[in-house]
Amino acid sequence: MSTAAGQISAAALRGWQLAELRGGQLHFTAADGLRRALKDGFFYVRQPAGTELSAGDRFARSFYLEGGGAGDGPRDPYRGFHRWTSEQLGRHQGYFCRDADQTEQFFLEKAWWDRVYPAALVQQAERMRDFALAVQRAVLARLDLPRELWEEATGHSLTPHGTHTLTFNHFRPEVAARGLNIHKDSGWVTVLRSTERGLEVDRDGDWCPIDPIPGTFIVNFGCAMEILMRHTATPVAAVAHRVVRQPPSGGAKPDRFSYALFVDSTLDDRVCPGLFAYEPGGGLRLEAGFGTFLDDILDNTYREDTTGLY
Ligand SMILES: O=C(O)CCC(=O)C(=O)O
Ligand SMILES: [Fe+2]
Repeated sequence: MSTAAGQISAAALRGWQLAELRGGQLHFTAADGLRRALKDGFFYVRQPAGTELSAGDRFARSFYLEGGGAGDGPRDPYRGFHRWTSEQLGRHQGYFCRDADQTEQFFLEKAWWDRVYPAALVQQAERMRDFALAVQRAVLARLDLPRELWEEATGHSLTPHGTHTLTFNHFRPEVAARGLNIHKDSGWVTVLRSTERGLEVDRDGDWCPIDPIPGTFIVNFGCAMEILMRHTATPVAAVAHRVVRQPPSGGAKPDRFSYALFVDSTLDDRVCPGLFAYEPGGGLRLEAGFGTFLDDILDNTYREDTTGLY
């Protein structure tokens, strides 16, 4: 566990990697931390100084509850978000209640944040987005990818054209189902906030629990990063992960929640045609159309009998 001084013990890390972002660079606690994180497909990162998570945590605990509108008594601006649908907001946006998983979710891309999220949450979302992009740049700087290719290679994800989504998960313990199906995140990096156990990652066929460490986020690498770097001297694994079923506690403890800032490529095919693989010496080769790729991963994640892998 971490101490008041912010020390995180080797025991808490259990062999996984921990980094801090300082001056735009990632400093890992282990000498070969980056190399190992690229292989693991994720790492813990210290939250930047002054990180304020109360708006996000409050939203995660209440977005699905009644009480956010007329007729429900006093309006709570953090409730009632089950009324936002993808018909109003567009594909993969808004509230989703899954059948085959315990999760109910709220997905929202940055273009909507101002109009939908409470102001304090917009501010937190923007900070998490800026942090995620800074982490992504710091990782790219250490990969076998020429800097002049970054923008095109990463589907303009580092620019305002990128798709930047803040997604919330509420795990309903009364639903007899897996927590969240096996999947890889689709894009570049994910910055994940969770406070409860339940996340597991696939390590050579074994499922390993990844417990939250106070004061840190978990950074996952996604499919886009894995595909881009697979032929280079610095391959990056997209980590396959899942959340195990959360048992009912009879009200003894709050339901598990998590939320994450996902960095994906632009969805505008006039700006970027899709996902590339980088061939050192040869340049970028188009591997897949981005829109269909994202659709497939998401569809397969939330179906009963498939996994969100590719
Ligand atoms: O709840 C968690 O710990 C993980 C959530 C996750 O993997 C996701 O939202 O993509
Ligand atoms: Fe995920």
